[in-house]
Amino acid sequence: MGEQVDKAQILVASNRGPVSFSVDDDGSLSFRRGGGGLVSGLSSVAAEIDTLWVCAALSDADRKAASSAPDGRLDRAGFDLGGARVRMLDIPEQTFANAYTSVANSTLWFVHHMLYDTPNKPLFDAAFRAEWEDYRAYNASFAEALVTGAAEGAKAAVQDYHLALVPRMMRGRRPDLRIAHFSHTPWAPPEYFGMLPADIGRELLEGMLGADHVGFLSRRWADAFLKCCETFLRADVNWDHRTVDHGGRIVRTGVHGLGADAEGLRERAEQEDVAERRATLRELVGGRRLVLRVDRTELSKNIVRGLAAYRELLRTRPEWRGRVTHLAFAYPSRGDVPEYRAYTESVRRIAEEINEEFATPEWTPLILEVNDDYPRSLASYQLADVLVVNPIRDGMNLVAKEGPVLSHDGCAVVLSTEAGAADDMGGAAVMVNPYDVSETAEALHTALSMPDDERRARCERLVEASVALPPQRWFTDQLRALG
Ligand SMILES: O=P(O)(O)OC[C@H]1O[C@H](O[C@H]2O[C@H](CO)[C@@H](O)[C@H](O)[C@H]2O)[C@H](O)[C@@H](O)[C@@H]1O
Ligand SMILES: O=c1ccn([C@@H]2O[C@H](COP(=O)(O)OP(=O)(O)O)[C@@H](O)[C@H]2O)c(=O)[nH]1
Repeated sequence: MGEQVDKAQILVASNRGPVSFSVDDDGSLSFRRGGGGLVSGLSSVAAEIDTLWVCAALSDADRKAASSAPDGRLDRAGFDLGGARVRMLDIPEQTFANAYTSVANSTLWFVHHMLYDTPNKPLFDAAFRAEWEDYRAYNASFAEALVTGAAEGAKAAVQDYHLALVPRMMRGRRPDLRIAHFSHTPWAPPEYFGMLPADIGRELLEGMLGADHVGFLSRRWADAFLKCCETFLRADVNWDHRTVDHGGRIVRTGVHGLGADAEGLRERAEQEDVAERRATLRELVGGRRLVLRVDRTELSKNIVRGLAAYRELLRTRPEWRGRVTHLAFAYPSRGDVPEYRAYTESVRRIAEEINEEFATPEWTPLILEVNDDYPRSLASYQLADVLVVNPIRDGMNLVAKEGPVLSHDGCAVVLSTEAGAADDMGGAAVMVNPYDVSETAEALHTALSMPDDERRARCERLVEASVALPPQRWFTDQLRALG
């Protein structure tokens, strides 16, 4: 094959790729889908569009898989990704740890989700500056892979806060490319973004402005980005056209509210492994009302306050005791960040407290599972009466959209005003302030007490909102925005 044939017209770049590998007892490699909403959204796109998906090798097994693939490109047929070729970058371990764990997840994620416990953190010192150098190097590895993998005039869709510097790095080397950057997180308002050292804040913004089009999941997050450009770059923002004039270029911004992949989800949910889990869950719940939550064990998902609300419901509305089961499926996430390990412990602690306070020989009020079981999550969506999604801040939250799509008999959704999903689902969900545990407890009561007709009718509206912009269209809209 000639060089040009191997080059891609459409490229995607994200830290986490569509699959992750593990080494089996016999030394062979097996794979599973990557977790989280970014992968859920992009996998179905990659299955249909001929793309080169550049991602990082996240484990030794990933590195092994990548090194055994010709040119580091994994066979597209191997893992159900129709159109995509996957290039996993083998980034040196320490560089990756500093870029992903320290800068991206312990700093940028905390800024955008406003998670800092400010008397102690953040703290920007010489050690942070060294980590920042590695964040630059990690971004440079992605930029290199993209510019070398892109055909003349190709379109590249760079994803998320991990890769904020990539667009500018690419533009310097390949002005022929059309580049989009898309944020799956909220964007911090200037008052919070301003915590970052001024030069680093500017480098991030200017890095993203290397793109032709900068996309967000909600108008709220796009507004905050534009305000940061005005505040920290003194850039000229045209609020009518929502463009930024900086460094002699005009960059467009856009809002693309990613929806659920209804068809893909329904197809996946018909498989045998989901049916088996559904039967097990039915038995576990034993005819009681089912309150469900499905999250990464993630600080911003606000799991502890959500469980505290369930405890308050059982305390203040004793009529629900024995009549409801709460399933909380929390799949492990970012275990290298100490705050995440501590948070997972506090989730376990409150779960134990709730069961100690209310359990009877016949009834376990709360079943918490901290592990990754995607088919079990799909089965639980089918059965839930009430789905709780109460993040402190969330770019979108696809769980809120997937639940109603798969629900068998209509589920009510208790939804935080601070999730991007609230933009289009707010009218049909029971809305809560994520910090207000009492309000959330009352919302649980409202959702549990909802007459069947109303619950089903609301669920239909939730489904409509959830599928309004399916992943394929979400992605092609962005490509179209590139011209
Ligand atoms: O890759 P991880 O560090 O394990 O984290 C998983 C993903 O978390 C974030 O997901 C976001 O994307 C979703 C889809 O747009 C959105 O619904 C959700 O609100 C976001 O939190 C992160 O932005 C991704 O980069 C991670 O892969
Ligand atoms: O064990 C599980 C349970 C759920 N999910 C999926 O992870 C995604 C979570 O996306 P969301 O946007 O809600 O939040 P994120 O974790 O990306 O912040 C959803 O598509 C879930 O179906 C998963 O990968 N593994």
